[in-house]
Amino acid sequence: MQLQNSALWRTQALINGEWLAGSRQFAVLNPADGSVLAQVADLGADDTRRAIEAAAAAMPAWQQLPAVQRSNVLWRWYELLLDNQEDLARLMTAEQGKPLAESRGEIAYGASYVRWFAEEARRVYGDIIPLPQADRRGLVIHQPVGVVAAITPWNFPNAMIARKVAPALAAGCAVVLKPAAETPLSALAMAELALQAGVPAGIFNVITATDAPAVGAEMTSNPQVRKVTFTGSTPVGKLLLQQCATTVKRTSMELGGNAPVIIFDDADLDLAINGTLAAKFRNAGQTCICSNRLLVQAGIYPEFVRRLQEAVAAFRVGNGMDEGVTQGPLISPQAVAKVHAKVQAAQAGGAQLVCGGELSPLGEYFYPPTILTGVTPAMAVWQEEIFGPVAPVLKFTTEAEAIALANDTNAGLAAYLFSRDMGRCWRVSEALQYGMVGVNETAISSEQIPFGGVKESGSGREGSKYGLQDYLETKYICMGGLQR
Ligand SMILES: NC(=O)C1=CN([C@@H]2O[C@H](COP(=O)(O)OP(=O)(O)OC[C@H]3O[C@@H](n4cnc5c(N)ncnc54)[C@H](O)[C@@H]3O)[C@@H](O)[C@H]2O)C=CC1
Ligand SMILES: O=C(O)[C@H](O)CS(=O)(=O)O
Repeated sequence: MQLQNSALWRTQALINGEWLAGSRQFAVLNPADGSVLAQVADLGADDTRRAIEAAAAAMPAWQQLPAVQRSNVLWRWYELLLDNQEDLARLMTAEQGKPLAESRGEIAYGASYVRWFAEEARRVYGDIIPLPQADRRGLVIHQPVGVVAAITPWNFPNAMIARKVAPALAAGCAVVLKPAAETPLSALAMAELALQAGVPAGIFNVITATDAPAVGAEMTSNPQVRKVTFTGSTPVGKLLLQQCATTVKRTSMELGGNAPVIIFDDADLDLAINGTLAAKFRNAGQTCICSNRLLVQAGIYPEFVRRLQEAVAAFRVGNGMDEGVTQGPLISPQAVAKVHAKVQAAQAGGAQLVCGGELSPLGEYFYPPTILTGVTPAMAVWQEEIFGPVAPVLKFTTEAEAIALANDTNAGLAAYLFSRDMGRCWRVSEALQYGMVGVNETAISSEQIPFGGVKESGSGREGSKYGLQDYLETKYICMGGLQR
């Protein structure tokens, strides 16, 4: 693959500042055509253990640095990520499939977390507590939680890593990362730039592996790991939580979603259509905060469906590297099969196909943007996270009905509503059982907001002024003998 900066082409794992070929490799495929992009080191539990030991050995010197020195290294990493934005974007589109414009946007988005935590690194303040006894004072200080194990998904192969590794390093922690086997090249390129930025050997390690359960078992059971941060599906998150219990690790879980978009009769229809399109079809619908369920009030329903179909007809599906392509392939033929099965089951249950819904002539990795109407809450396409370019639409009548339908799920990550009635916006926002709510907007993510869910969408928050807390422990010191 042609890169301007050949140093970013890394196919070996990183342990203690050394690149490791491993005794075997696995193939990384290009989802645009199924071709082999690279052969990448395929490590296991023993390598993971060595990386954890290296992280534990390197961490004391890193955490004892003045915070401004950690901040300076993160600033340099931020600059290098942006300097190499085009190469990083091309690597991402090649291994994940999203259109180049989306990849460029994700690189900037991931870098924004590194910049944010370069700033936050210098603001880990404590407290002085005036105790009831005159001869002592209470102190509160915050210290790094310890060695962090991070496991990330393939759908945002740069940003999901940045929003874990940046706060961990800012707090003074060392990290062992296992990226998704589908998208290791983005992770390894990020690690190369971290080394160039001055991240010391052992502070940022990358375990590339196909045997995720074996690597995860080591991460969750090794007592030297004090924190596991995971972004991925809810079933895997639940397994990791169980595994972490044996050594009582701190955890952050960013899990699956099932986002409703509620469009009321009084909505600004242009805003609602544009917001729904963006939230539904970004990354071919493979995002945890995609609008998974469209709830449209009866009065606006016909016009909304017509306008949505019109907009979807203008999409261009193809290879993400080709300029003008608005939707790339899904991550695998298996993902396409899962999405298509949900569409077929919905139709068998009485849903109507407005557009799409057929296997693509472009090949087994592609699926057309699809709109279903007449969907019922009993259907899998409504109950489960679709993770594909399918928009199931359901007509509702009252506000109370919409809230009940929206909350009828175990997920609780993001929800959206469109209305010009301020009272309704407040009432519905507060009634929705989600960690994040977009009102008249679906582009809600940024490094400055607390990203995360409730219920079975996880725990912890990434980004914002709250994000560093996930990588810090709070220590109380009673300073006595002050009158001796
Ligand atoms: N809440 C959030 O911020 C996000 C949630 N997600 C969710 O992730 C899912 C899609 O991503 P996928 O990569 O398919 O999810 P996944 O859960 O299958 O994989 C995520 C990561 O976990 C690893 N993994 C899988 N099984 C494991 C095990 N037994 N032990 C340790 N690690 C294991 C994978 O190799 C990968 O690195 C969707 O459900 C999506 O909603 C994705 C991105 C963001
Ligand atoms: O994986 C995801 O869906 C991302 O967390 C969504 S976002 O942060 O890129 O909006």
